[in-house]
Amino acid sequence: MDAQIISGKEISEQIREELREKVAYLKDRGITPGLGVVLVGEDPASKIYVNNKIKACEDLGLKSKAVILPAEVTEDELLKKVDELNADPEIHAFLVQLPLPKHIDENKVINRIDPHKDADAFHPFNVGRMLIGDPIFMPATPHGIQEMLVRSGNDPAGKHVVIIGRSNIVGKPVAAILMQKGKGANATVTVCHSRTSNLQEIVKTGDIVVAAIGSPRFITKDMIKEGAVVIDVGTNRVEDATAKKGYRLVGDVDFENVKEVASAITPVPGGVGPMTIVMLMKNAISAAYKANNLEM
Ligand SMILES: NC(=O)C1=CN([C@@H]2O[C@H](COP(=O)(O)OP(=O)(O)OC[C@H]3O[C@@H](n4cnc5c(N)ncnc54)[C@H](OP(=O)(O)O)[C@@H]3O)[C@@H](O)[C@H]2O)C=CC1
Ligand SMILES: Nc1nc(=O)c2c([nH]1)NC[C@@H]1CN(c3ccc(C(=O)N[C@@H](CCC(=O)O)C(=O)O)cc3)C=[N+]21
Ligand SMILES: [Mg+2]
Repeated sequence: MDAQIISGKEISEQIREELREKVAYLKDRGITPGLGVVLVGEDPASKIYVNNKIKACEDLGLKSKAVILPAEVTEDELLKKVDELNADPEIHAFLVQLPLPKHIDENKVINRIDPHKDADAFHPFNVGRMLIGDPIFMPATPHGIQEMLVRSGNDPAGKHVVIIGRSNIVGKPVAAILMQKGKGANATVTVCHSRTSNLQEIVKTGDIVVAAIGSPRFITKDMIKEGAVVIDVGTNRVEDATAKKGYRLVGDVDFENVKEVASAITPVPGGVGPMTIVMLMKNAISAAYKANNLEM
């Protein structure tokens, strides 16, 4: 039997409707939440994500400010932009799109963001708050994954979650969030990476498998336990002459075959991506509440 398709598109729209009420409450008080997005360089995929974020802001009635800088921008110039956004009263939260060009130290930039305006929750202060289970902001992609699991009826409590990938923006925070003592968590977590021995065997023990590798169709049917829930974070562009744009977006999971053994699976596109965007909106709105001493 084919798996339940967990639609990030539908779940994110449901969350968007909940957020509309939160925005209306602020607007009644004369407050418009503002999100800033800094993009360095011309990476076409990054541009699409940034545009998606700006469209979501427009849809929800948030003010958005895109700061587009050339790839040659110096680290100092970028840090100055961060300082400006930190000081801008109309911008309640912002993010700097990663990756940055090689001549810029990403950690230095992230460290410069005011932790109370840190829409991504990438600042070490927020990483620490998240890890101890007392977050100000939650990182958007991992939080979106948690919401998808819970809202699709696949609560991770007591389940063995196998994560493939240990990046600071996906793998590690997914592990930290799902192992937490608390609602929507309480999972037993294993994290695999490029140095993992017996990766196939470990993945096969997962009740929930989260793929965050960046390698098209890396997770195949033979690696998945019958009835497992599969979350595909990967967004890989692969050439496809038959597609309008000349490429197609594919996940880290071999969707067509894995759906035959999984009990539930997320598609790409329309899975984790839209969840990331809506959780980012949630952080911007929540920052506007906090900046005005309001309870969200
Ligand atoms: N939908 C969304 O909202 C988002 C999607 N993404 C997508 O998710 C994917 C992962 O992103 P990100 O975490 O930033 O990527 P990174 O490249 O930072 O991390 C990839 C991880 O996968 C591991 N890995 C790579 N190759 C293998 C392998 N052959 N076997 C086992 N592990 C391997 C790496 O191991 P090691 O640490 O040893 O190098 C690393 O930990 C990408 O496709 C990205 O585009 C990312 C963010 C948001
Ligand atoms: N500081 C920072 N914060 C991020 O959150 C961040 C980042 N840097 N760098 C890159 C990754 C990637 N990411 C995605 C966001 C939306 C979609 C998304 O909307 N995807 C759509 C399709 C988009 C398309 O058509 O290409 C979908 O999956 O349905 C995907 C990926 C955020 N990231
Ligand atoms: Mg760099």
